[in-house]
Amino acid sequence: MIKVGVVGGTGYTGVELLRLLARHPGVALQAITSRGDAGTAVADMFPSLRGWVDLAFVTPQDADLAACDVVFFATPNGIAMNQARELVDAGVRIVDLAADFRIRDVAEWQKWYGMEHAAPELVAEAVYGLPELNREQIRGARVLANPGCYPTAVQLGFLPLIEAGLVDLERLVADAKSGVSGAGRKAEIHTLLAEAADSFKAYGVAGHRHLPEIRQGLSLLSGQPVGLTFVPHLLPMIRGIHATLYATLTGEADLQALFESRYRDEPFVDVMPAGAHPETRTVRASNMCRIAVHRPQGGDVVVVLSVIDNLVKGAAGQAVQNMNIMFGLDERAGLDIVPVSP
Ligand SMILES: NC(=O)C1=CN([C@@H]2O[C@H](COP(=O)(O)OP(=O)(O)OC[C@H]3O[C@@H](n4cnc5c(N)ncnc54)[C@H](OP(=O)(O)O)[C@@H]3O)[C@@H](O)[C@H]2O)C=CC1
Ligand SMILES: CC(=O)N[C@@H](CCC(=O)OP(=O)(O)O)C(=O)O
Repeated sequence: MIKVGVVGGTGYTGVELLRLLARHPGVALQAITSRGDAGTAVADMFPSLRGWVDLAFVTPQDADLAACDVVFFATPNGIAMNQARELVDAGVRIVDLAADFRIRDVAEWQKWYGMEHAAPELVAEAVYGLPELNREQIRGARVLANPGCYPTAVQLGFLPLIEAGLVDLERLVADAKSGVSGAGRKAEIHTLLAEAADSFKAYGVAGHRHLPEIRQGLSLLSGQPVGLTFVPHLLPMIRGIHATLYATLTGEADLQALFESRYRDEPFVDVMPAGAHPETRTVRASNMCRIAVHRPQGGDVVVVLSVIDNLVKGAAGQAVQNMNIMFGLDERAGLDIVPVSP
């Protein structure tokens, strides 16, 4: 059994990790941290886990993380980077759900995240954990940078088009919408029911911190800088991301066949039939990304629709998928979930 620690077990991605890991056949939960709720039984805080998780939260200081095989950081940005060196030196592998190791250019990361990086040398060795792109490198990763939620939906949607060299790389557009759980469980005014419900708005148009992450991924893929407009929106729902992606075609291809062949062997990407409109509820609580590709009126603009559950394929599920690859387990282990509908 793989011994697992979770730092930040009281947050939305943390409890989602616990839900997935509790029924994973190859792991044993060893330590789950909370600074403010140490001593509380996990199942008392989250009754959905009664009968599944029988540990209590411990403080990060009291958790014997060095005795784990892998530690997930489901913490805010800037936490994992402070503990990563010590854990890696102790032979523990790290999966960071935050952004500490996602951006290769440390100066760029510091600009977007507004803090100094505590472990730049680990950024250089970290592997970006998008399995559909980096499966081989993920196998050997000691430090795994789990992708952001929007970057997962957007990159999976653009990937086949860019790999095939079929679109104008200077004018990509990603119009993306997220449910409010994307903002985490901490109390904030903009996620109050009375603020977020029955309304709809864009945010971060001038520049969101996922822009450099998506741009980095697509630029590495294409071998040249890409021009991307990324506009996130806050949807009055709890889970889910819907990304509508636009690109101008520069070549001819059977787009449906291209997407189907690119993702044929991917367990967590479903290319829907031509003309389909994927709904976020069809991936709710599952690790699946559903994609549909359109070419409206046969013109030169391709529209890709990509939906994920931000807490699963956009965070905890992808983290478990990465752990499975890192430890040579069945990539689907713990993730064979039928989505909830309606
Ligand atoms: N929500 C989402 O859809 C996604 C989130 N992410 C990223 O995953 C990470 C976690 O997100 P989310 O679960 O939403 O966040 P939450 O705010 O819901 O939870 C944060 C967790 O971190 C713990 N924590 C906070 N500060 C510290 C600290 N200094 N040391 C140790 N633990 C700390 C908190 O526990 P306590 O206070 O009890 O110690 C809490 O359990 C973030 O970096 C986020 O950006 C990535 C993709 C999607
Ligand atoms: C709806 C909402 O607020 N979403 C968050 C993004 C989700 C997230 O937690 O960011 P990471 O994926 O980088 O960790 C935001 O826009 O800041």
